[in-house]
Amino acid sequence: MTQTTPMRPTLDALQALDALQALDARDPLAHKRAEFLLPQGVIYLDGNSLGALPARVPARLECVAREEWGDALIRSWTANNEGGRDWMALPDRVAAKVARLIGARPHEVAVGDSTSVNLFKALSAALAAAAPTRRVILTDADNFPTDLYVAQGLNALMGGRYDLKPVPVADLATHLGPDVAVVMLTQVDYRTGERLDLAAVTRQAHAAGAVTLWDLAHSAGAFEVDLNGAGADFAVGCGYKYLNGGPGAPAFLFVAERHHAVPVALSGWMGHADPFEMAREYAPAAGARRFVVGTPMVLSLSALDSALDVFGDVDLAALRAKSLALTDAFMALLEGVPELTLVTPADHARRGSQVSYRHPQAREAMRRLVERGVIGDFRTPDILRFGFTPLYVSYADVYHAAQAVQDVVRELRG
Ligand SMILES: Cc1ncc(COP(=O)(O)O)c(C=O)c1O
Ligand SMILES: Nc1ccccc1C(=O)C[C@H](N)C(=O)O
Repeated sequence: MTQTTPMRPTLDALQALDALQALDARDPLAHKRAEFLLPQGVIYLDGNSLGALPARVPARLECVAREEWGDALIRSWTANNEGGRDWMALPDRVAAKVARLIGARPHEVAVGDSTSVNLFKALSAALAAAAPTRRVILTDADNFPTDLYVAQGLNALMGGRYDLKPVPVADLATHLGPDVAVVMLTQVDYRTGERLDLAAVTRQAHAAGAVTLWDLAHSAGAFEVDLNGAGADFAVGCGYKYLNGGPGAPAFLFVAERHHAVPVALSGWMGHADPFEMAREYAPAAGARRFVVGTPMVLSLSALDSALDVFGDVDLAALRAKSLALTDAFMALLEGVPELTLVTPADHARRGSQVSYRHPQAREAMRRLVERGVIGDFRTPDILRFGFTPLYVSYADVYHAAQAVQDVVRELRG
């Protein structure tokens, strides 16, 4: 690539760096960065796609592989045998840790499978919970593709019984008629970073008689979510983004207690009340455990279990405050760059934990940024996306990342 000399920082920029370093000095979450293994020379603004590696995880994986699997072998499934690690209950233990972050009770959360598979489970349950006369699944036309594809596939399996209606999210209210069975939305848009008011939209949907299904992929671990406070019905989310559970980490499913009696579409033996009874008929386990389908993925569940311990002493209000301060600072530093069009709302209430810009050469700009060690994402058609994980991104990182963006934009201008 062509190396260009970075512009010398102006006095304003130096003052900005001073101010940001002062924020680092009194950041109540600053100590959390040492709990992650990040490579030297990298500013990682992609925790909304793959969270960084928590320092405690490799040792846990080593222990699970060598001791729990290697030495204890099949005895690890149970709690009672000598050396038993109770792998059977591992999904429940992880569910309890996720529950705290999303405003759920432990028995309302099931952990396992991918987000996409959980969308299938949750949507089939939500449709079963909705009034049978209602035939519309209302969703955001710009929803993440897998959400749309799963709904298309499930509807086809159900003989096309439903009308899958993707609408611009801004027009949602006008489509909330008496025919809507389920409102299926992602709280934070993966492209723009726009955050929906989960409580207000849930209220609107309920007022119209619909059931809600929230995708919390870009919410869980990024800021506090209060599903029960909002009266939400169903939700899913990723384990590998802000929860830092590692590539392909198990996802989670939330089912409000009042819906626990809905039929389980993927009724596997690990969601049975007593799997080792080996009964011929399915009888659901208590609570959301019935949505665990097959054998728990012990290696990846163990990584997620350990990663979630990073949140043990984290005040979620402080997490949100830092996320907003980081994204505010980044936006301020890039204000007025002519080629960059901000697509993330400036309004705090409407912002997730990422900042996105349109740029006419976004793909090439991101390639150059990654080459310089500033890792973000390109998203079609022309989006530069930067995720800010308050647990390991510093204010000084924001400064250096914004400088790199300015340099790259300038290079492409020339
Ligand atoms: C909103 C949203 N839902 C779901 C997913 C992913 O689903 P899965 O984990 O099944 O690949 C992503 C990201 O990949 C996402 O951004
Ligand atoms: N699971 C992945 C596997 C490979 C590459 C990216 C992902 C993502 O998670 C993308 C993310 N959902 C996004 O909002 O763009």
